[in-house]
Amino acid sequence: MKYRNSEGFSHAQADKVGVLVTNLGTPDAPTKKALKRYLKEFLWDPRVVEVPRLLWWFILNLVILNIRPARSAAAYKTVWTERGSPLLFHTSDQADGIRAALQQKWGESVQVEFAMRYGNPSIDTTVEKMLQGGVRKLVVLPLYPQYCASTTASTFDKLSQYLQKKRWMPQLRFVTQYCDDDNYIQALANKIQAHWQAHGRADKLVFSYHGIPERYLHNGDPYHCQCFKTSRLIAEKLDLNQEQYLTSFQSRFGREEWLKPYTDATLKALPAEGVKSVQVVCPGFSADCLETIEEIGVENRDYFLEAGGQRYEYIPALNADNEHISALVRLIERELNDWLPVSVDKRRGELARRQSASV
Ligand SMILES: C=CC1=C(C)c2cc3[nH]c(cc4nc(cc5[nH]c(cc1n2)c(C)c5CCC(=O)O)C(CCC(=O)O)=C4C)c(C)c3C=C
Ligand SMILES: [Fe+2]
Ligand SMILES: [Fe+2]
Repeated sequence: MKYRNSEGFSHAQADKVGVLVTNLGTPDAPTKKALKRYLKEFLWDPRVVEVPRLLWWFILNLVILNIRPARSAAAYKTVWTERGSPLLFHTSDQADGIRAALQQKWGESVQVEFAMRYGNPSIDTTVEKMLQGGVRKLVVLPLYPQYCASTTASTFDKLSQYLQKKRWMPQLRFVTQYCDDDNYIQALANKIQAHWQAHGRADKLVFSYHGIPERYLHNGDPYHCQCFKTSRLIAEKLDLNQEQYLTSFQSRFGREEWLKPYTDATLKALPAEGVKSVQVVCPGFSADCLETIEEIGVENRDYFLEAGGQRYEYIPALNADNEHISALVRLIERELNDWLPVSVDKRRGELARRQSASV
C-alpha cells in the first residue's frame, strides 16, 4: 500500500489542535557509537551541507565519521546530566510549560508535543502519535528564532516527507522565524538586565550566534540579517550604543569561510583592544546545549582569559524560564486563535455571568 492509513480512526473521535515544538536533536548518549549515528543523519542532510552528494559521501563516510564521533563524544560527556543531553531536557521542559499554559485555557482540545529534527523523539513518531490522538490542525514551531535553510527549512522538509506518506494530512501552520518578536526580545533583554543586577556590567556585551557557511548568505539565506536584527533590537531595549556590544558567529565546521566575525577570533583579539571584561549571550539558542555550555562557557572563556581578558561571563539561554514560555505561548496563540473554540477561561467567565444574571 502506498499511503499510510489513519489506523484506529473513529468517526466519534473529537478533533484536536496540535502544537509541535521542535529543535535540532542530540545524540542518545555521549558515546562514539551514538555520535556516529547522530552525525551521520545530521551531516548527510543536504540542507546542512550543500556539497555535491557523491563527493560529500566520500568525505563524510571515509573521513569525518572516522574522526569526529570520538572527539564529539568526549565533549558531550562534559555537558551530559542525569536527565541526559541538556538540549533534550530543556526542550522537554519548554513543551511542558507550553502545554500547561495552553491546556489551562483550552483544556484537552490542544495537544502539545516536542520532537527533534535528528534523533529522538523523531518528528515521524511524534506526529503519528498526534494524528492518532485526533489532531487535525497542527501548528509547528521550530525553536530557531532566526530563519536558516539548514535548520528551519530542514525541519519543514522532514515533516513534509512524513506527511507525503499519509492518507490524511492535517491543516498546517509553520512558524518560520521570530527574530524580531517583541516578547522574545524583551525576555532576552530582561535576562541580560537581571544578570547585570546580580553581577554588574562588563566592558562589552557579545551576541554570539551559530555560524553557517558564508556561501549560504550570498545564495540568499536571510539568517545573517536576522541575527543582526535580533542583536540590534535587544541593544535598543537595553539602551546600548554601538561601542557597547557586538555580534559574532561561533561553531565553525570544515574548511570554507563561515559568517564573520568569528566568536573565537573576536574574543582572542578583544583584550588587546582594551576590552578586559565580556558577557556573552547566545540569542539564537533557545536552549542551552553543547554549543553554549562547552563552546561558549568553557572553550571561548579560555581563549579570552589566555589573551589577557580578566572577566568572562556566559549569560544562559532562556531555556524554560517563565518569560520565555509566555513569549512562545503568545507566538503560538497568534496561530491558534481562530482554530480553537472559546477558551475554558472565557467559558467559565460566561457561565459565571449567566449564573449571576439569573439570581
Ligand atoms: C555544516 C555543518 C553545520 C551547520 C551548517 C550548522 C548550522 C546550525 N546548527 C545550529 C544549532 C546547533 N548545532 C549544534 C551542534 C552541531 N552543529 C554542527 C554542524 C553544523 N551546524 C555539528 C557537527 C554539531 C554537533 C556537535 C559537534 O560534533 O561539534 C547544536 C547542539 C546540539 C546538542 O546536542 O547540544 C545546536 C543547537 C544552528 C542554529 C545552525 C544554523 C543556523
Ligand atoms: Fe550546528
Ligand atoms: Fe546580512
